[in-house]
This record gives sequence, structure tokens and C-alpha cells, in this order.
Amino acid sequence: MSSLSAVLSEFASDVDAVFLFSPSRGFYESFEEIENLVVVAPENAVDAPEFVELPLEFDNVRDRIRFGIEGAMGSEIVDEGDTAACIASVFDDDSDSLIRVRVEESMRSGIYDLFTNSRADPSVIRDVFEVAIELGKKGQKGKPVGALFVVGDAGKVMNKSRPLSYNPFEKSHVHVGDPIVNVMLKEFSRLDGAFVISDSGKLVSAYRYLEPGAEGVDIPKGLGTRHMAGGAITRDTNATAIVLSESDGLIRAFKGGKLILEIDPEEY
Ligand SMILES: Nc1ncnc2c1ncn2[C@@H]1O[C@H](COP(=O)(O)OP(=O)(O)OP(=O)(O)O)[C@@H](O)[C@H]1O
Ligand SMILES: [Mn+2]
Repeated sequence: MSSLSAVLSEFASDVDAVFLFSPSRGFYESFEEIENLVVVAPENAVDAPEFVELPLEFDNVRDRIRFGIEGAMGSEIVDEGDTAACIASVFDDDSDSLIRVRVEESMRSGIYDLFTNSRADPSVIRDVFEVAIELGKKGQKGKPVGALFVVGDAGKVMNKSRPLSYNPFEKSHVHVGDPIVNVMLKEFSRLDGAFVISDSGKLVSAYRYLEPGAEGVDIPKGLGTRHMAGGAITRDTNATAIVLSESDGLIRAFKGGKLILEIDPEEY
């Protein structure tokens, strides 16, 4: 019978890269000699040569790992088919778990790029996603609902749009992520137009009719006017558009006039 350490050493062998998630300095130093070491953390406090920035602390370890791997794929630290040993903390602040992960092409979801290369704060993008996912899962009073969120570069977005109705957020200072705002966003999503949200998450307007130029947008055929307007506004401005489709239930994100992410809220 083999000992636990023999089994574990087998488990940790034949890996192409070792990922340390937010390691303490001491813990990192004990790995320093190891090849293909990648640190994934909000900041590179240990001065690791290979570093992937984690713009948010994902509470869910699975999300944290997928995100770190996607970031590493983007900078070609790992590739499809590689095996990564991920060392992270599940229960407390210290690294307590080793997770073996096979790097797959499907991990290149676009989420990493969306969070790290958007103008808006990553936590604002996350909060808007959460509202969209919840709306997509539950709908509005059981019926499927669509919604269009334009996040970041709000001044320019306002210049390229007009109001369809009175703006319920006029003079208010509410931010996405506030529980009351999530309720309001869900309620107002029944009505026409787009939500405009600033880089820092302030609700600037609801009921905006977007009037971007439509030329040069590269949006898959079959999507309607909500998606077209959402996509096009991101070409004319530095905003990110997050669109929940009423007809197919998917959430799509657009940046620079391009579709960069498509997810099914039921999978979240
Ligand atoms: N330029 C625009 N600016 C803001 N909102 C718009 C704009 N054009 C359409 N919408 C919104 O999109 C809604 C749905 O329109 P449409 O069905 O053509 O879009 P779609 O892309 O097919 O979206 P869905 O998949 O949700 O049906 C409209 O009722 C309106 O609220
Ligand atoms: Mn439609």
C-alpha cells in the first residue's frame, strides 16, 4: 500500500505549469525554484516573473481558477492541452488546496479580457453581469425579459443617445451592486431602451434610445435592434455593452463594435 505522500506526489507530477493563487511571500518563496510558476493575484506583491492580474477576488474557486488560466492563455504562458497544478485557498487565507486542471480551448471565454480591458471598474462589470444573469434565470414575473446595459464612458454614451421617457435615476446617486438598485434595474428592464452606467458604477440613466452610427459593426446575423444598438455604441465610445436577449435568453457582451462573449445564464 502506498503512502499518502506517494499518492499526492503522483497527483502533482507531469504538470506543465504551477499556478499559485494569492500566495503569501513565504509560501511563494518555497516554490521559487519550480519551473513554469505563475502567480495569480490582485497585485504582484511577490514580484513573480510570470504574473496574471486577478481584478476581482472570485469567491468561487472554480471561477478564480478559470479566470487565472484564461489570463495565462492570453499571455501564452499555457496552452490548450497543458495540465496545470493550481494551488489556492478554499477555506481561509492560507493556500490549502491543490487542484489539477486541464487547459481547454473552451476556457478562452472572453471574460478575462472583458474584465481587464474595459474602461469601467471590474467590480462594476461583475455587478452588471450578476444582474443580467439573475434576470436571465428568473425573467420578470416568470416571463423572459431582455435588457441592455451600457457600461463605462457614460458622458459619450449620453451624447449619442436620447431619452425615451423620464429618467428615474436623474439626480439620484445610486450604484450598481446596491441591493435596492438591483431591484430597480429588474423592474425597469420591462421598459424600452438602455441603461447607462458610469465607469464607477453610477446609474446615469434608464430608458435611453441609443443612436450610434451603424457602419463598421461586426455583429452576427440574426440578432435584432437591441444587439445592433448595443454593439454599435461600443464602437463609437469606449463603453462595454452587456445584453440579455429576450428571445434566446443568452447574455452577450460587446466591445469595440464586436461580440466578445456569449454565455447562457442557466450555466451560472
Ligand atoms: N437603439 C436602441 N436603443 C436602446 N434600446 C433599443 C434600441 N433598439 C431597440 N432597443 C430595445 O430592444 C428591444 C427589442 O428589440 P429587438 O427585438 O429588435 O432586439 P433584439 O436584438 O432582437 O433583442 P431580443 O433578442 O431581446 O429580442 C426594444 O423593445 C427596445 O427596448
Ligand atoms: Mn427580438
